Amino acid sequence: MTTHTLTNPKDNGKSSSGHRVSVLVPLPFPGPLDYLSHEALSPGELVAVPLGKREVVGCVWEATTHLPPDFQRPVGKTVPLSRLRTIGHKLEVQPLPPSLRHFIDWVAAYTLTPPGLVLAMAMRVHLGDTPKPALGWVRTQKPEEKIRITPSRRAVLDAASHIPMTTSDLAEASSTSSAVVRGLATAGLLEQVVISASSPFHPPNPDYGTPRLSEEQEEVSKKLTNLVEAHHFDVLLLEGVTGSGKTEVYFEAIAACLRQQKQVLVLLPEIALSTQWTDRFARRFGVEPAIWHSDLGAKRRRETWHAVAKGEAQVVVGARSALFLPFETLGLIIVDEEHESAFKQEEGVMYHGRDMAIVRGRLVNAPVILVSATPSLETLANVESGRYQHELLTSRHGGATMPSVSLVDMKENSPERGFFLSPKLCTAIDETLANGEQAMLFLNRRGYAPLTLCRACGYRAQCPNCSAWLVEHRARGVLTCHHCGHIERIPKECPQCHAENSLVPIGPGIERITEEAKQRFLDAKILVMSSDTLASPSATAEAIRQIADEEVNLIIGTQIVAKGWHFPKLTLVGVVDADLGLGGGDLRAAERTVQLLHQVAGRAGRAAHAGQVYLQSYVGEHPVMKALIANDFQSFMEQEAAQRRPSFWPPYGRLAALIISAATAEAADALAKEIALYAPEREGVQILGPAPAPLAVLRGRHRRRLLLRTMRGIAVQPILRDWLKDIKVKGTTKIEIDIDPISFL
Ligand SMILES: Nc1ncnc2c1ncn2[C@@H]1O[C@H](COP(=O)(O)OP(=O)(O)OP(=O)(O)O)[C@@H](O)[C@H]1O
Ligand SMILES: [Zn+2]
Repeated sequence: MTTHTLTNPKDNGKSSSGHRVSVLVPLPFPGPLDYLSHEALSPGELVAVPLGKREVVGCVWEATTHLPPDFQRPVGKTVPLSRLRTIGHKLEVQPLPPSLRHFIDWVAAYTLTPPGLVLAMAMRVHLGDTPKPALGWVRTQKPEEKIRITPSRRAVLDAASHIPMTTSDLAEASSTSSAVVRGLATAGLLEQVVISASSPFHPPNPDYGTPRLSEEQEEVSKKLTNLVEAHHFDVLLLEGVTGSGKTEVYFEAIAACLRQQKQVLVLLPEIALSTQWTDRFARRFGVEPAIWHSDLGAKRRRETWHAVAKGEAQVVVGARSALFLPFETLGLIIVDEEHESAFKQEEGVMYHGRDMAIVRGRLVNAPVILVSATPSLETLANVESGRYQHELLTSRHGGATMPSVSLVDMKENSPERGFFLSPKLCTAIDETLANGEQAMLFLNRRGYAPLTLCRACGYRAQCPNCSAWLVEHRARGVLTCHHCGHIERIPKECPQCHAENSLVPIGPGIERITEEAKQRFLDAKILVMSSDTLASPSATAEAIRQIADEEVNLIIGTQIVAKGWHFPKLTLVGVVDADLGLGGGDLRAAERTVQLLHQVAGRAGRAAHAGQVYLQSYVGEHPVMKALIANDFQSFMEQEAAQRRPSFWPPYGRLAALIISAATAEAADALAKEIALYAPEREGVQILGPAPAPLAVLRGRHRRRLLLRTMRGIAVQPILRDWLKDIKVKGTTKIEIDIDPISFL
């Protein structure tokens, strides 16, 4: 028996016994539920409501008339008032602001997710009621003349001042009792006021550490400030070569926004690695910003959430989930490294943080600044069509030059058998270290080796749950699956033919490169940076310190080392396998490889000494290598555009992926076939697949993929809704929809 139902937006029933109120609960219902309320409630207020045998916290919701027609949710049946359950109680917290509620509806409609699951992201904090504010006594203006003043009353009056004190503090300070204090209150000489708790978030000072900008920086920073001062939605791409001072320049936009008394949100792709960023912020604004990411402790989360809602946290730097914070007066959003695929959430609500930042900006009518040295083709296409403004920083700060990038042709310059560093790269490292400078080796692969092979029978160690090889992590003595986390000891003999000592590692991971570097560079002080060695923000901070203090001179790392670090002594970057990201036939493989390698290369030579970059590659003629060597990103992106445009690949068309998964291959195939049978047929719409996913088995589930591609003018959401509405999904079979997919695994 259900006593709640989906809301019908047309029905605002009222009766003498109460109002009909719709409440969105953080659960996967298709829309808000109806309840009965005896008090007037406004949209945004948080309420505890009964649901089955439990009580959950939900948010009073309105009909979603602000969504485009394509996005409107289906309307449920209306249940008579008499059968509705009654709302529990209202929480004494700030209501969710309208712009956040609209955003939640928008994200839900765009990603085809139940809105309650999106609301859940906005409430991922233990809300409960805010603690009752403490009350304290202050002296009133009333004269003492007509009142009898005993010695103990005298003592209390002497102890009281204009700073509020609690009853017990005041009684203690005057060596009297709380009865005396209350007596004075009755007599009108003391009054009770709220003691305001001091916020842990101190206001950043826009004039604290103002930099001296170069002429070019100054010009661009003016454009950014103007944008902020215009107080309306607009998007601007801030493109600038690595080390040109993009951060420095967008700090000026933050300062402008602070001067307007408005809040700022800065999104970084990987917030756990942001220590250098927050340090710089503190040097510029005198205080640390508020930080938001999934690893925050519960208490800090709650404090931050409330401080954002009250406008006390003025600058928040966070991961994509910070988009769902209840900003009171958001005046600017900045997305740093906008091209990063880490902005895409691949589980649960699958949304792209950069794209949704733009929606958020539009809904609060605030400008959005996208920042990158290698902007995505999506963003460049928006610049070209005139939708986004574009500002450029063309040179490195302080006269530093761009690093010179050269190719190491691995066919001609091959390392010895079983080794991976070419003689040419090794010589360069020797020279760099001899000059007292730092070098970095980059390989985007954790562990020792990506594949373990039996020399005797050809057996390959595979994950029992996934269609993937097990990766050897020699330091831990295990083979592990990077997709599902499966882990096993490295076997002593081949599990298939039982030959002993026949298992060999194939290919390198950074552990193996580290082993080679230790043998090859005997005096080097090596630091390894990967998610395995830098498990916590403090470990990362310590690694950064070691580099800054020159306690190490050879850094070996995965993509962590590519991030926006600034290491003045680092002059050489060696990319161990520049071809690594090119396989796999992913739509954006080439674009992503250019972006990643350009960013890694950009770590070299950022200060006094010029930088050098070596790309070890077997495909020197590849457009990716040519673009990197010529430092010509623009022609490369033009070629990419020319390839994607004619067949409507994004950003010139739209894409949605359907991922079907089931416990057996047969069940997955059956559902995939059924879905394909109902595939829409119309002009400008194309269906690719079904086909086994590249990761055909993941965590024991068999996966099939379909791809829906449409011309730009055709929205995929209504097509998908219509297509899938009559498909029955049985048992543990599942269909996931990924709008604007980034991963094709
Ligand atoms: N006007 C300036 N005054 C003083 N220092 C500056 C100025 N502009 C840039 N810098 C310094 O130059 C270095 C590079 O600047 P910044 O990190 O802002 O560049 P970026 O374009 O964001 O780089 P990347 O894209 O590689 O992350 C930093 O140490 C920064 O403090
Ligand atoms: Zn696995």
